[in-house]
Amino acid sequence: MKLKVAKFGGSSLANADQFRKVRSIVLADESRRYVIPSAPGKRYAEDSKITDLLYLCHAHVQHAVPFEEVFQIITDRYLGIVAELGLDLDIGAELKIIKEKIKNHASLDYIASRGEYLNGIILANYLNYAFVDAAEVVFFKQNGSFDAERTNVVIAQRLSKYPKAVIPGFYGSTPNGEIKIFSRGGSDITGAIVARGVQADIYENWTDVSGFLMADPRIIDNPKPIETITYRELRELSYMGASVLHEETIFPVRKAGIPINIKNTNDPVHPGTLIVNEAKRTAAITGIAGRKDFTVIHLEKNLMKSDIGFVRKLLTIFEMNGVYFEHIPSSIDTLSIVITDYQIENKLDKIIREIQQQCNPDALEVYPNMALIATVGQGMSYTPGMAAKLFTALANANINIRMIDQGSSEINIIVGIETQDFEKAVHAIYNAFVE
Ligand SMILES: Nc1ncnc2c1ncn2[C@@H]1O[C@H](COP(=O)(O)OP(=O)(O)O)[C@@H](O)[C@H]1O
Ligand SMILES: N[C@@H](CC(=O)OP(=O)(O)O)C(=O)O
Repeated sequence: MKLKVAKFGGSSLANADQFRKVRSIVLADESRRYVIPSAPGKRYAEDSKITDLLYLCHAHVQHAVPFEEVFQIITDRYLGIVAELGLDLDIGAELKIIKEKIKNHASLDYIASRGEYLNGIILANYLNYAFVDAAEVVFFKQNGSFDAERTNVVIAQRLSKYPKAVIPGFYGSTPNGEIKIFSRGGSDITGAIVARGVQADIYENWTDVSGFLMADPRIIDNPKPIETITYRELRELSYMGASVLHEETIFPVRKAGIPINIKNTNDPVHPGTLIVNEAKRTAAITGIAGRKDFTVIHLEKNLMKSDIGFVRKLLTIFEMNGVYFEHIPSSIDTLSIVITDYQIENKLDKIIREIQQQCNPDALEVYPNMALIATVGQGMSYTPGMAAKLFTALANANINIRMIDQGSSEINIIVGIETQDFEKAVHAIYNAFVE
């Protein structure tokens, strides 16, 4: 029999009705033996995610502001779900313990992780599966990095004792027993880690869209779904802002050769998107994704290539200021460094001064408020005319391109444009390549 690991996102577990859909999906297939829930997400656009409310509780306590009102919203949502599902489960007792810990200044990671913890207990009870606390099977090292090998061994051992189990997403523990979370959206990573640990045949990632779409549905109306995509293409798209899957999700499953299937909890018969190691190359693009809030520092220096050590000096400045960069497109005498805005807040002036002093460029310009858009497809590099089509589409839409980066992976072309042109640019590219 096949073995499937199924992760359900916050949108799939936002209320009792969504829990009912999840139950019928899980019970419809005997092989869905390990289930990873997120915390309840938004029920409607203006609603709050439980995880956001938990962060808010922590912030209130930090600022010595009463947090009880926010915690009551959380309590009511969980009690409501349990009551509506008719479960014989005292989730109130768990909530009381958590409230006490928040009052006593529990860590942010502990507080944020409780959304998944509580949802895991409820879902396990509802499915009649065992509950395995992620703190006992997902491990971080003392320096905060994820301990992949220890986790893999323990998951294989522990879960072999349970034919069917629910393991909450998003968190694990450190060697001294403290709770630690992944970055936001990290339940996807837990699902991938469990899939690798139990050597699943497939990792199903259940969400509220019918798979990966060719563009963000909040920008393009009804974008076409992607049937098959390679891990590499997906990594480029999710890194660039296609937020369906956390960008780190693919590492554990790719290593183990386990395909990921993105599926829609609200339309379970739709095949969704299959993410695999290799796919047929076509001349079509696979998808478009982008992110806002970048700053580009553009440098010019004649005979840059013969100034041995120029790039090293430049990158050392960023390293010494604790800033990492996203891209460094370059040509013979020019080089741009792309950085996320939040990283250089309050550091930009100092960095610029140091570059002027230590690298002595002929020209230096800073472009704030930049957005990057990646057009991704395995055929990007070998199909003639792809770049021309992209640039023509942007030119026709009157969009100024500030930066171009084809990257060494050659499966995408990234353009830097002004943030205010972002949505217009996504439309222009989508219309040129897809419509
Ligand atoms: N290219 C894309 N394809 C599909 N969804 C996308 C894309 N880019 C952004 N999204 C957004 O990602 C959302 C799903 O991710 P997420 O909110 O993390 O779901 P979940 O609650 O299931 O974890 C979709 O509702 C959609 O708005
Ligand atoms: N609940 C966490 C982790 C997560 O993965 O959630 P979701 O599956 O709803 O994106 C968050 O909001 O970040």
